[in-house]
Amino acid sequence: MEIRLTGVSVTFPDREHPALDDVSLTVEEAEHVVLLGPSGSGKTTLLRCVLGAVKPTSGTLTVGGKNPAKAAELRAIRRCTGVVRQGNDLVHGLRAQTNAVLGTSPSWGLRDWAAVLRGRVPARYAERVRTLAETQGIQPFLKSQVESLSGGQRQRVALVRAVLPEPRLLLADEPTSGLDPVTAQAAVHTLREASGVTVVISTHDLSIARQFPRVVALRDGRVCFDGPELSERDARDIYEGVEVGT
Ligand SMILES: Nc1ncnc2c1ncn2[C@@H]1O[C@H](COP(=O)(O)OP(=O)(O)OP(=O)(O)O)[C@@H](O)[C@H]1O
Repeated sequence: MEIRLTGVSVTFPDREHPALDDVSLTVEEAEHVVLLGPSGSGKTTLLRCVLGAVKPTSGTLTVGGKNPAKAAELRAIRRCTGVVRQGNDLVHGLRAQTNAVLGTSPSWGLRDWAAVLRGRVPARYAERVRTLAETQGIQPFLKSQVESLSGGQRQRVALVRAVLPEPRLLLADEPTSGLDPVTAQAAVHTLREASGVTVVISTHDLSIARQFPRVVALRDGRVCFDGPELSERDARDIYEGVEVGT
């Protein structure tokens, strides 16, 4: 799904400076983009705008041609979108594998509900859950209650939940935070494997950013870099506040 922002600004109440400041950006259908930038630069705000959780103060934003600020259009966007949130939002009291299949619930029939209510994975998702869980290294924990998992293990369950329904758009806010280098790499692999899917992730990890074909960097709510290759100098400029490319 294409994401198109035109002159988008967001100023939160009681804030002097905008969180997003006149951002114009197009992410093409099936493009994989990483958002980079210092803490507080506006990455999460941008992702939340795409999800309709924050409304632009000015400017226009469309996702697959739909306006996420309108409830009916937002529902259509959310139906095709997988999300991995910072800190994630798994349902406590349920097994990891039950959480992993929750994103597919709109298409459940009676048999699927019956399986889920018994804590099992519906048969038609079993193979893919197993494959994804193996890639993410969470196979041994699938039957555990999510609250007994570590932060990194929960993060990986959230990633499986996001990709399992085969969404057209995948948004991930720091999906590798809290993961060790090997599991972080597995998470990136799963996201990069989503061919034909529009993928936008935010990260602070330059080695992860460099694995994506396009890097968009924000600083003080503005786009300060947009390109395919991030040099050491560009990275330093983004984080040290120097004008990129000067
Ligand atoms: N709900 C809110 N109310 C007021 N200010 C907010 C709100 N959400 C974000 N902000 C402010 O907007 C700015 C951008 O925040 P945002 O979370 O988008 O940054 P970020 O780049 O994702 O940071 P990080 O890398 O630390 O997650 C910050 O100054 C933040 O304090």
